[in-house]
Amino acid sequence: MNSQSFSSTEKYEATRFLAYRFYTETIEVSGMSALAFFEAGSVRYKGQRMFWQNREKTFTLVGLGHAHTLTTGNHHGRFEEIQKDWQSLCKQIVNEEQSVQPVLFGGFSFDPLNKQQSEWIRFPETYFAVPMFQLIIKDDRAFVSIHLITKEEETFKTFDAMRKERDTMIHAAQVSELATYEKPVVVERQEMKKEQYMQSIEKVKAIIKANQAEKVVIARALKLKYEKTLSPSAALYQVSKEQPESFLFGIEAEDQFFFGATPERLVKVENRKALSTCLAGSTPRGKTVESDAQLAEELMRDRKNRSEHQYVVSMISQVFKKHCEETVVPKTPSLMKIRDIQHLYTPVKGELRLGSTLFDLVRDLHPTPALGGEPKQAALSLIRQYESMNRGFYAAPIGWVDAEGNGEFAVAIRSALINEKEAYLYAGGGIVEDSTPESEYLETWVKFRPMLRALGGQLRDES
Ligand SMILES: C=C(O[C@@H]1C=C(C(=O)O)C=C[C@H]1O)C(=O)O
Ligand SMILES: [Mg+2]
Repeated sequence: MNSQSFSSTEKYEATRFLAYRFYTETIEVSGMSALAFFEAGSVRYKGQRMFWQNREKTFTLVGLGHAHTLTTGNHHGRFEEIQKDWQSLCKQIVNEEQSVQPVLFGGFSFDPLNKQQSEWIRFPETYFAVPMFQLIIKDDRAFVSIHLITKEEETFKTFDAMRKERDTMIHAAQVSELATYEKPVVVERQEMKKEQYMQSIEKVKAIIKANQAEKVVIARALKLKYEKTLSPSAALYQVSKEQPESFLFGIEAEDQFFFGATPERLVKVENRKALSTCLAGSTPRGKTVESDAQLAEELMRDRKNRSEHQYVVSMISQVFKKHCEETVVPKTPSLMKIRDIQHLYTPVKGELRLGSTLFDLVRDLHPTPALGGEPKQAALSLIRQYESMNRGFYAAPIGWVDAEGNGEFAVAIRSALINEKEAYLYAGGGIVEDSTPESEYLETWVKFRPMLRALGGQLRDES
């Protein structure tokens, strides 16, 4: 492309990282616990760590330190901006012949137009970082990479110091006994604005009945208080033990830590194959095999849950048809059964069209009607108006992308924000014409369970 074909902002984007050099170096290491590596970074890199494990447990990523952070100035075009910045940064990679590639990890807030003051004080509306030290465990092989992104010419000394530090952290992760953690003791539990939440469901239902929207997802928060500051490693340890069938993620922003165990994939791209998950419609697990099957059967036949689900399938299918060839969508949903809950589930697949990217899919999919509603813009403004909180990164896209544009984003539900001696837990549900506040309220309790269990705040009658 010659320079005349750039608009002025594009010209800026294209040259933005020209002065930088992006050095990478990867070594293969013998097996180690990802959590132990995360913990090994707690002294020097607290506040700049990240953790990711896919649902299938075939890909684990830990990042310690920030080699470079990317944020966006303005929410218009924030997805494009991150994509362009990442592409131009990758053009500066000096030594490309590496066994694993550097990744960019992070996420986008749910709704940058929600201006309510909130607990999300450390999280900007877009927050991505290239880790300084990156552990990737893939197909049972572990690789540690060093990333240095700098304008300095003299990098030899820095790199040497980083190698020493890498070896120290690898050593610590390999030889230290695997830590076990006690569950933290909750001293207070507070349901945030419960009455407003119940009322907002009635209001939204009335709006749906008046045909001004079809589906709107309404959420609420729980706040837990502790005597001691909560530990991110302990929180990740609990979810990794207790939520085997979910994406596990954690991201530090200074002294705040957002983490979760979500079953919901927003989108994955691997070698131009794209995959998304329609997940909406819920019922608890039964206490016996029979009651579990009974609940599943009822869920499959339930008109209200099927309609909640169908909005998601239609929207995701449309977005896929725009960006993919050969989109495949099963005609009827199946079930996704996880520890506490069962959902209606429809996987959507396609082949990315030439010119379309992972970030195009993230931008057009987020939020799907599983977390936003239908129509999208109307639902977003109703959420802004009636939901009495700011979701921050709850229900937002969190994930990673590599230098070739492969990557995966999950929908950050079943999640909590740790803020020193407090934790905020979030859960919501899809409101359609025949929803009731009481049953939605109960559904949120089921969705809180994974985080309640991890953070030691379960209810009396729950395991
Ligand atoms: C909103 C949440 O979950 C979403 C809402 C669902 C529903 O209403 O049935 C099901 C799965 C998720 O897409 C949440 O977990 O907080
Ligand atoms: Mg629901």
